[in-house]
Amino acid sequence: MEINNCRNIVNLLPYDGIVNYYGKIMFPADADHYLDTLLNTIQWRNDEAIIFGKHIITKRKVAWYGNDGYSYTYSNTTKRALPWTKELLALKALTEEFCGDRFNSCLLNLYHDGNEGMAWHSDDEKSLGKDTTIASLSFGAERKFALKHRVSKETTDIILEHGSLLVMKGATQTNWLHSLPKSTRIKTPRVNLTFRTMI
Ligand SMILES: O=C(O)CCC(=O)C(=O)O
Ligand SMILES: [Fe+2]
Repeated sequence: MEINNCRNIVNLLPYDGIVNYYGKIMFPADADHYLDTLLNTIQWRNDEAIIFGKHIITKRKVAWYGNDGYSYTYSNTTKRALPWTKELLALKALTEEFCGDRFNSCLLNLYHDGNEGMAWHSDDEKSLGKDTTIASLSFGAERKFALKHRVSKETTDIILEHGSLLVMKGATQTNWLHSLPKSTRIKTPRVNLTFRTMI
């Protein structure tokens, strides 16, 4: 199903980490099918967090899937992983084939339109371990993905296309923050899958 897996992948980061953008890794018709299926079959929930003691409910929706028994804690809330769906297993296999790493869980985000985004953060929770690899698949609206170095504040960004793969690895989570900026021009949904390895 993949279009091409022998291309030159370049590191988007100038130093202190590795972020590889593979571009579109599937045919547009397959990407359309996955967008539709994910929108309709994933158990989307509004995200909850406790930040400075305040209970926050985000507009963005999330879902957490994974191997049996995994739970995920962040911002003081714990989520139990739902069992893999057929489509998520197929996408996990495709992603693993491209990047050569194996994953045991997936955090999904649904941004209904450009009014929803994700603030600067790094995925450096203890449960992911040091120098973890995170593989990010994007479907739907093209959105900008930005990276900012913690110390030098240098930034870089890239547009994540429909059916594309981006992989963050090495020291990226230690040294760089990433975000999905809001953009009021965007009127259609985007679904993002981040495959992760919990240790
Ligand atoms: O939506 C994206 O591309 C980024 C998602 C993200 O950074 C995360 O789920 O930790
Ligand atoms: Fe992230």
